[in-house]
Amino acid sequence: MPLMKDGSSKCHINLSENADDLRTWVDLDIGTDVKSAIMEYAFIGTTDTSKVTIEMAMTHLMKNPEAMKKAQEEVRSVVKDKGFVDEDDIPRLEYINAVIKETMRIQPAAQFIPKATSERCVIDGYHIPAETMVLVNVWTIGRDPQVWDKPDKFIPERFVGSNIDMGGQNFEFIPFGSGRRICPGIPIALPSVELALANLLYKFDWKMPHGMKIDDLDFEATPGLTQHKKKPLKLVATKSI
Ligand code: HEM
Repeated sequence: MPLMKDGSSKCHINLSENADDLRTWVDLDIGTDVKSAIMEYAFIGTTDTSKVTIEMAMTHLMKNPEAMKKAQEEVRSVVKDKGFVDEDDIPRLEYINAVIKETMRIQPAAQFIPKATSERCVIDGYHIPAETMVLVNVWTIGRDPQVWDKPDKFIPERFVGSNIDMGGQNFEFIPFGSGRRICPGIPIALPSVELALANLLYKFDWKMPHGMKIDDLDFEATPGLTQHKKKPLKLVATKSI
């Protein structure tokens, strides 16, 4: 993302790769436009990703009524008539946790994670010089048929009772990245997404707006840092409790 300072110098911002450099830039005299762009970038990186994940999870659940039913039954039986889902309930929402993992496998909020090589290396016969930007394709990794059974199908059950987590050690599943620059927001992001989704499923039943069919829902995404739905999800909520 090239940003111009006074219409002349260029500043390449790469949130994933260079958070230290970003902090340095904030202290530099780089112009208000650039600073506000940095802050916007940081804000988007932390909120947009969570919003996209919730929207994609709801879309998958609408297209998979059995999974929707299981998730709603789980949260309603755990929370009963308390009126809201809170953080203490999360450890008991195993299926909803699996729904979120499956959503992040099949529709990671960040499709590409930029990295830079620290030294020259050879991968599958390709010579990559040092200090080259490489993009890790998280989307393709999550759909690798050599790793995942029926990779294009939304099957939250594959994560129920599974040890695979998003801590960056299971390289087949890295929606939060991996290594030194792994997302430090995981302890905030995951409970926030789980709480939001669980409350939506606990408090409401969902149907398509008048004149729309489930088949009208798709997963087409806009290009960019975060994979937004091209057509925002519109649903009708009915209060369930
Ligand atoms: C569902 C929500 C989120 C997703 C999917 C997500 C994903 C990611 C990914 C893929 C990276 C790049 C990791 C790498 O380079 O290996 C990243 C970096 C980062 N994330 Fe998140 N993130 C989310 C939420 C958050 C939240 C809530 C915060 C802060 C409260 C946050 C803070 C950051 C920061 C500061 C970095 C840069 C780390 C660095 O370069 O050292 N993220 N995130």
